[in-house]
Amino acid sequence: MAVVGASKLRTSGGTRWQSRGRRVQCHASPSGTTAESSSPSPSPSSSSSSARTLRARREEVVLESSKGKVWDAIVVGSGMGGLTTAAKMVAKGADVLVLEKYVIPGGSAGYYQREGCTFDVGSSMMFGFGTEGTTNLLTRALESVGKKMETIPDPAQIHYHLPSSRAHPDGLKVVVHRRYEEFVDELASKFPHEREGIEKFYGDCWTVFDALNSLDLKSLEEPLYLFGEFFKNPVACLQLAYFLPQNAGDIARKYIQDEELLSFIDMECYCWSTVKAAVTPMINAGMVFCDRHYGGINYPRGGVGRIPLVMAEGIEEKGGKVVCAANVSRILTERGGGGGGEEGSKVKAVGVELSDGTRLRSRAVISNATRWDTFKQLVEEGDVPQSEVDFFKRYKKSPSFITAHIVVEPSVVTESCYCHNIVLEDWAKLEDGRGTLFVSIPTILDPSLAPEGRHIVHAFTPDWIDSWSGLSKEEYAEKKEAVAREMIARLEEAFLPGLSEAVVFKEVGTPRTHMKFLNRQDGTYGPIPSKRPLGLLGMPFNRTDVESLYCVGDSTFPGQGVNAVAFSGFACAHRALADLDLEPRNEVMDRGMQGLFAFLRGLV
Ligand SMILES: NC(=O)c1ccc[n+]([C@@H]2O[C@H](COP(=O)([O-])OP(=O)(O)OC[C@H]3O[C@@H](n4cnc5c(N)ncnc54)[C@H](O)[C@@H]3O)[C@@H](O)[C@H]2O)c1
Ligand SMILES: CC(C)=CCC/C(C)=C/C=C/C(C)=C/C=C/C(C)=C/C=C/C=C(C)/C=C/C=C(C)/C=C/C=C(\C)CCC=C(C)C
Repeated sequence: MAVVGASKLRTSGGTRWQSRGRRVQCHASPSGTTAESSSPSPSPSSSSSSARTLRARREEVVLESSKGKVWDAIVVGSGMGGLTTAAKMVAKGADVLVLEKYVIPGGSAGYYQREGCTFDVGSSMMFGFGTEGTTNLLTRALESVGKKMETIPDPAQIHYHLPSSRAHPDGLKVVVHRRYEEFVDELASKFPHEREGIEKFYGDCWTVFDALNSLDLKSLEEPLYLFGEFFKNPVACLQLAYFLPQNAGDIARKYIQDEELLSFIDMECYCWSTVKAAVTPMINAGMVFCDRHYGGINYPRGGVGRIPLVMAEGIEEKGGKVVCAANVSRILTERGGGGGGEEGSKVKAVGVELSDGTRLRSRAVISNATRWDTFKQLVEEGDVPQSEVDFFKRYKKSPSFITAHIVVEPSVVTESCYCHNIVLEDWAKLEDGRGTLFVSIPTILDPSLAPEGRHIVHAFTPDWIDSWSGLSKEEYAEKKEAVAREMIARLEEAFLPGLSEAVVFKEVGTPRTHMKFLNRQDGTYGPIPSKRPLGLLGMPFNRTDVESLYCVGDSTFPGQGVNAVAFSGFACAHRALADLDLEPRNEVMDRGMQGLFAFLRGLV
């Protein structure tokens, strides 16, 4: 894997990455092996030596292609969706090339360094890192390429600091403890008249989770697997089929009457789905509301950004290639891929073109870019299938985020602080731009992220790109400053008194920053339904109507979230491997299944 600011070292222990003049982090993994990886500063201003490393790496790939190499699969983008796909595919012997536009892998799960601190670009809240069951998808994806990471258990998922009401004059404060019973007791102590409703709603979430956690999670659009799972575990499959078209809000309203508690459930959903409970698929709610207690929230030692680094290392050790600073400008297609007759005019993806004009060929192309970037940028307009036009009607872009990475003196973070916090002062503003404030203090879990005597406070709040467009340089800088001041003031009021005095460094990112560095149109966090959806029924799986072109990541089933995109990676790898004849398949059943799914999506 090539990254700017890093050079490859051969050591007796294998290959490791060392950043130029920066510390190399070395972590003992629980397995007793030593996983070493660097934390290079992902600054696009590369030195000539790192630029040389990148050029050499790319030239190696280009040379192979010029000799007629056809990869089994080219993955466009190295977010957690793309990397998980690549990891599962190389583990089955496929020849996979991952091309990443940015200078390090990871996308939203990336990192950057300043002032001796390692900052998570996105959220620091990691699901899917447990040790048991089948839903610990990050653990399992790493395992498939022979990797294991040390993680730090978080005693709670979130500390909510919510609006005051007559019943809760000092504000509704709820801690989502790691132990389920402790959380239910805490919530029921705030709403004693609703204990039964609380237990029933979260009880249904457990039904979903237990069903998911009993399946071998793979592609739902591969019929041999799907029927196999139905045969092995009919009850779990029927339970999932029952909840698949449902939303969390409808289930909550069946059991709960108290409007303040229903607002709390809205916030429970909004803070990871960016929509209220009425529009949040019940399957995803079941996954999130139970994995936090079952596997727990676990922070990877060294930062979230180490996950993609370690996974990319594993992919390469299994024979794949991960090339950074490789911007795919076009997905190459040919007509007639269907093999004559009516099918003969079908469009087929055959490779990609990089922004310097280099063409690379593959049997499958897997796009980890958002659907907006894939079908409005990378695929020629005339090749865009009707099913994608329909997707753009069913789903719209969620807002992006304003983020402030703040380094503070330690006094401000007291013993009673939790890592993850949500702040809201007025229920009516829950979904507004700059309404809900998300706060992570990852140094509570892993002090090694900052120099001794410092904490990192990462505050972020949703906002739209429009409110950051058309500003002069000065206006943009002033607006960033003003918004950061406002966030700090809210945090001081909510749970970090004295914060403004304790700031030693801060860096503010806007939707424009996210658009630029994450390469996501308008910096969007992911797709959200345009109208009330039928649960997950409208969310497309990984195959597209362009033959041999797949999508993976949060524009595919089951949507946003790091273990959601990890699932989409498991599913995408399985479907693509079957199409490449590296997993079992049945052509006739495949066709029937595609028809059924197209019909079901037509209902939404
Ligand atoms: N803590 C968390 O829960 C957490 C943290 C990070 C991410 N996430 C989730 O991950 C989801 C996003 O993951 P994802 O895998 O779908 O996508 P992603 O946006 O994270 O990664 C996509 C990658 O593709 C690259 N890319 C885009 N266009 C490209 C092109 N033309 N050429 C080469 N590379 C290109 C981008 O640079 C990016 O690295 C989000 O919904 C978010 O919920 C969650
Ligand atoms: C096909 C038919 C008709 C029937 C089949 C039935 C069947 C077998 C169905 C199976 C369904 C399956 C397998 C579904 C799988 C679903 C999965 C794996 C869903 C996973 C969802 C995970 C989610 C949504 C995770 C989200 C996590 C997020 C977004 C975390 C980020 C959090 C933040 C950004 C908040 C940060 C907060 C603070 C406070 C700082």
